[in-house]
Amino acid sequence: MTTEDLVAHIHRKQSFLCIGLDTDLEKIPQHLLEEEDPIFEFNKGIIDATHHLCVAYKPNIAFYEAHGVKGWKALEKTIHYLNKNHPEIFTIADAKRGDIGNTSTRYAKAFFENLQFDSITVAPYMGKDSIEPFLAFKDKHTILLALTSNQGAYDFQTQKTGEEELYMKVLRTSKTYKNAENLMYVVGATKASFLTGIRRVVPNSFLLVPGVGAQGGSLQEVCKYGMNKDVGLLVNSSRGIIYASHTTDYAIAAAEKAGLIQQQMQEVLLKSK
Ligand SMILES: O=C(O)c1cc(=O)[nH]c(=O)n1[C@@H]1O[C@H](COP(=O)(O)O)[C@@H](O)[C@H]1O
Repeated sequence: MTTEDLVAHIHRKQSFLCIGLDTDLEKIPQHLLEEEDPIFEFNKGIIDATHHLCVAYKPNIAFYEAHGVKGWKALEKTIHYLNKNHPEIFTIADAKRGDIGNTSTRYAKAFFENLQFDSITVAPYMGKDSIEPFLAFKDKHTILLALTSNQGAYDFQTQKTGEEELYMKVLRTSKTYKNAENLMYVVGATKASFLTGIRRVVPNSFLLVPGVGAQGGSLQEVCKYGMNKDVGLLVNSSRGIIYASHTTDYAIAAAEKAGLIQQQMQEVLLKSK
């Protein structure tokens, strides 16, 4: 998917919501456990009820890999279901990959070619030759971890390396990579006050912003400091939406939660006109 298609979709739906499919067998409604593929059935229910309110879905791969072959099959069915029924929706494989170039190419093929995701999250720690293999894929997007939402972000990411913090160095250096136009960045919603500085370095890039909802980040602050002329934000909530109810009405409850966030996003978009 091109960035232009994503921006047009955001304006059409008046939403820049990404719903995280962090599907946990210990949290999904009991009645689904009787199905042959409970993870897929849960995801299908969420997608059917919420697709008109969001522009992206982000399955976190850990929740699928944890179940071995069964989990991987559920992931495959989920991405096929999305691509077949909602091809306009941006899909993110939250895999946090990155390795020596030869290996990164295989990761890229696994998620971009085999599974046909539009994007993947990648850890920047191994540098240029671990990231450029992902960037080589046309109309696919590599979402680099810049400043993450968790407490451990302060261990390394905000430490100074020379003149600037490590996360700033990640942003600035990655802009020089081949096919850098295919980069997006992760910035946690819990770090919204850093967004002004981040926007100085990457004014035009899309930011994936997880951490509203269960982690307590503020949508209003993220929009205030992080929005750019193309909106430039994909704000993710996982548990806050998909586990709004633990019974048979889980999909309706998820749609209600997603609807509330979409309304807030619409208000922000109208005000920014
Ligand atoms: O890359 C991510 O998506 C990510 C980066 C980050 O800094 N913080 C973060 O929470 N995430 C992911 O975003 C999702 C957040 O889930 P909730 O806290 O339930 O909304 C999880 O899948 C996390 O792995």
